[in-house]
Amino acid sequence: MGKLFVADHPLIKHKVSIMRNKETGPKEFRELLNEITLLLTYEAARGLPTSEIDVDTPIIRTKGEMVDDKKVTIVPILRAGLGMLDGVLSLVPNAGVGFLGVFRDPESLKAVEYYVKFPQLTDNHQIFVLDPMLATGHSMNYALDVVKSKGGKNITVMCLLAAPEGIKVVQDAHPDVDIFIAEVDEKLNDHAYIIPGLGDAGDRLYRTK
Ligand SMILES: O=P(O)(O)OC[C@H]1O[C@H](OP(=O)(O)OP(=O)(O)O)[C@H](O)[C@@H]1O
Ligand SMILES: O=c1cc[nH]c(=O)[nH]1
Ligand SMILES: [Mg+2]
Repeated sequence: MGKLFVADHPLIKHKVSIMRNKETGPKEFRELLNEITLLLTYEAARGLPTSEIDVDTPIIRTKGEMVDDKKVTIVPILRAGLGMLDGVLSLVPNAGVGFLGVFRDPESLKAVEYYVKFPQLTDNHQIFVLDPMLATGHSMNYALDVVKSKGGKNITVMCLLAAPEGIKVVQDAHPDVDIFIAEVDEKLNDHAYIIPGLGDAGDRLYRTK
């Protein structure tokens, strides 16, 4: 089974509490999502491979380690995943980005694809799939199927909030994938919204409601 990491950190709880507040507008919501993504990336990137290099300090030659960020691919699930893209890119700036447009059909709760544009993936790529909300898990499972169909192998999911039901659905379908979450919420409501949650992340980022 892949790793399941829940940040459960006071700084993240503080920021998530402001994001949950329905009075928080898109500017602050975006800024907080970016800040939390930076903190989560610090943990999610812990397993990135490094290669040794020689470094000449002003005093002596020593060994250093470098991440080959060209072997990292970030996959934000549109739209809401875009709110996490800059946070990851600011720490792995030469990563490739694969865009996947998927929305959740409100009746069937199935994922509906509308856009795919990926760079070439190879076996040794490290892939980070981003979506702030993991509710039923259908959108994430769809995204993971797409990433794997393009050859993706070492995959880490990064989410802000998740429902326990959604985590299980993803773990059952993709037991090889690591999952990093800022906070796990209580449950889903009758419309499959995360409770307590923060509403529709895409709408809150882009003021579409
Ligand atoms: O786990 P699930 O039940 O599939 O729900 C989660 C999905 O729902 C939201 O996207 P939405 O369909 O609202 O699209 P948007 O990002 O364009 O708002 C969210 O960003 C996830 O992609
Ligand atoms: O609570 C939820 C569930 C799905 N998508 C969201 O944006 N929020
Ligand atoms: Mg939405």
